[in-house]
Amino acid sequence: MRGDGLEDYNILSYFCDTYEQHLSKSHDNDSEESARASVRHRYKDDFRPKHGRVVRLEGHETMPQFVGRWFPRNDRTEDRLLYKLMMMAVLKPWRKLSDLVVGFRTVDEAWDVFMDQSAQKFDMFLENVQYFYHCSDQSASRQEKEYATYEPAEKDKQHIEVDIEDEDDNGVIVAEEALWTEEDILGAQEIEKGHEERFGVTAMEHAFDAGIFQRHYEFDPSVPLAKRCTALDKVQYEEWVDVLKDYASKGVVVVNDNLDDIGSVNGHPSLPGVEPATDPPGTGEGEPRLRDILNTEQKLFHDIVEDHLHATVRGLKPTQMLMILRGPGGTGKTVAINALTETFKNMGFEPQLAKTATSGVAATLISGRTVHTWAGLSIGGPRGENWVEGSVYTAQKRLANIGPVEYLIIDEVSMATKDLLANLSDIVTHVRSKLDKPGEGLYFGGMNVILCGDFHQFPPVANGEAALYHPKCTGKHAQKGQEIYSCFDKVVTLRQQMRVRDKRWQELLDRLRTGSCTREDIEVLHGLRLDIPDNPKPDFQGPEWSKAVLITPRNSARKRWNASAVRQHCAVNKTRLYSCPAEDTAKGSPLSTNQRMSVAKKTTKHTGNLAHRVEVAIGMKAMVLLNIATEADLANGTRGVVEGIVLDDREDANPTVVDGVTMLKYPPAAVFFRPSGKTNVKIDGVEDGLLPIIPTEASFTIVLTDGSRRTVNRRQVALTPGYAFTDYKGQGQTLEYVIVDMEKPCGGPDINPFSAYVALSRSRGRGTIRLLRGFEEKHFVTHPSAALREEDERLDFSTVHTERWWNEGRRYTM
Ligand SMILES: Nc1ncnc2c1ncn2[C@@H]1O[C@H](COP(=O)(O)OP(=O)(O)OP(=O)(O)O)[C@@H](O)[C@H]1O
Repeated sequence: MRGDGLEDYNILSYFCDTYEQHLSKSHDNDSEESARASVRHRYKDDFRPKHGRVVRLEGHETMPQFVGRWFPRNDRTEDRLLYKLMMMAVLKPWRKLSDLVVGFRTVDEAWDVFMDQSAQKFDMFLENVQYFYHCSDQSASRQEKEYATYEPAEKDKQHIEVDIEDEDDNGVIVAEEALWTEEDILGAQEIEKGHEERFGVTAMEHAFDAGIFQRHYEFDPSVPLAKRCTALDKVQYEEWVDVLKDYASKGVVVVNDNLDDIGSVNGHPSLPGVEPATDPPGTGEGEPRLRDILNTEQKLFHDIVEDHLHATVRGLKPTQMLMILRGPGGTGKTVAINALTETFKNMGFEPQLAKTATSGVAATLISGRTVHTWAGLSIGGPRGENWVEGSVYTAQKRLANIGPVEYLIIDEVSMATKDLLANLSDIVTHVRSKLDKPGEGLYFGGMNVILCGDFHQFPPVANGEAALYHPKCTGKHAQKGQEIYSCFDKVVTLRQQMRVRDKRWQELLDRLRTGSCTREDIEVLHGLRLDIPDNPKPDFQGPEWSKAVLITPRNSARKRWNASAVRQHCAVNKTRLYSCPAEDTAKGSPLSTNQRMSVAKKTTKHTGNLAHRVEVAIGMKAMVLLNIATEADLANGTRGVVEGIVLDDREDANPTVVDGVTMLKYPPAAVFFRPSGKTNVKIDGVEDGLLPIIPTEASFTIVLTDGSRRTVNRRQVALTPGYAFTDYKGQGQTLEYVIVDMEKPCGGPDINPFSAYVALSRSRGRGTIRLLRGFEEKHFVTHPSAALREEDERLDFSTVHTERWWNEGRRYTM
């Protein structure tokens, strides 16, 4: 179909160096105008007569993405023929596949001549095609590497033959539809950038070497299939979704999943291995209060806020409280917030307290919501001139969320930006002024605000300079945010470590915060590496370490780890593994193969955050990835266990099983999930403590090859196996047994001292943490930020000031 002018173009240059465009007559190359513009070529034989190919200008940076399996190796006799044919198919111009060898007796002869003429021109390409094999050979230095033993499956070979036969008389491939097999689509769904794939593959090699996983697991084929739902069940599931929405809008669903569970506002469990608070119990009547188990520093925070609340309740109109609660990871900030929540609840003032966080996971830990959801603020910042008022829907939502609130907590504030603070203040001020609340002229319209967190943990995503403490301000919102932040004059610092029980580990973490680790600290870390043969290895199949989770900077490692962990779980516990595809439709009909291929190439970010495929099994550890109910993201980031799976009623009675995995045709109708924390949700027909996860719906747009657009509606369960997390999702969590991956990624954002600190500070000590592989020592001996160093000094000073103020007997209630 390529026009005669592109006769010399091969597949690679055709797709990279030209693109399709609608051509008007004046676009012909012989017109005067076109002499100045890019060169255009009409298609051959009236193929899409109104369109043609435009040659990109020199120096463009369009890169090809090859869908499907890796090209064959060039260094194995058995692959050589296929390799030569494939390379010529990509690099040599042809119209019929037979052109590749026309005039030659053998493929070898054709290849030799081609290489004589073109080897230099394509040497980079040819080398890059083999780069994957170089890396995988080197990194694992083993013969049995998965890709090194890659044999084109019989299916692949047949597929190539079919393609050749699919040419019509003119040598044009008949129908693009026929080109994509199910396997191609699956391959496209899994495609990753080369460096991401290498990062994930090599991470797993270390896991296999360390005995964490086996390369292959055998599943018991006799495990019965989960039951299919009935049409009536489906109706009931829809009702459950409504019940959950109702809970969500009331602002309570899941209570946090801190392991010791003392953050729970619903109970007071024992505190194994934690030193009791030194202060005498508080004055709570009857039931012990969470406040009573707080340490002195946590109590100071709690009591200042409680005092302010008493003053408010008594109508004393105390001055606005703008406070910071800070402290290294594990000093009990989350627990202090939960104790405060209980106090508000006991006083009947829970609706006046809004608990928010900058991330979904952090919000779950305090049973709160993300600050963006609460304030009706889009992630990318305000849109349109009228953003403070917002649409009718947003205005109503803001009125309902912000209207009753007098105290606002924003947790994980290290990730908040100056812009966010300014915009939030404007929105809150606007809502309060509409309600005629006192506080005119004050930031946040006079609302009391508590910023909570640790600036040594993650700064704002992809923009560290946007952090509240950073002096650099881009734009007037940031300047205002900086001004607002400087008004936070009450500062409580938590220093007593509540998570880490190992003194030596704690010293290391303290030094890591300021990039002042010693040589001995670095040696301690090397001593924890799993890739050093002489280091002692824990028993990863034993009762303790089999619970370990991985923290890694990259999704490619997270996904592979989860896949192996789920397989291990299914093999050991003799349970069935289901691979659940998303259900995609356009205007109510299933997608065509081409449309499916377009969707397959999209990343989850562009498919409404719903994955192409989700693997689930009974007993599997899982994490909820989206809102269970759309109105609030209460459940985003909640960890738990899958306890039940009900298949869609349209599912086959005997679904296909590939490599032991049951390949479903639809997402399951319901997955029953038990959160690790407690849930106060009660749904008729659902066992107490379980939450039904019904496929979530999202829509997104795809652009088809002819340039037209389609809206795709997707249904999928918003779940992922919960055996590995990226480091951002790890922030705020206490993990009992943890394996940390700090290998330098070879593309995209690098590891930094913040991510190293967040990952290492999740564990309680050297006995319960291991490093998957090596790390760059510079992160341990470099201060994360000069601006943060200054901010620490300022906040230390404010802490002393606040303590003195309180100890001198100053009270809001006076
Ligand atoms: N007063 C306390 N008594 C006993 N255990 C506590 C106390 N405060 C906190 N803990 C325990 O210490 C661990 C860390 O607490 P928490 O998660 O609140 O710390 P954090 O400061 O929020 O940490 P991060 O900054 O990593 O989010 C948890 O396991 C928690 O249960």
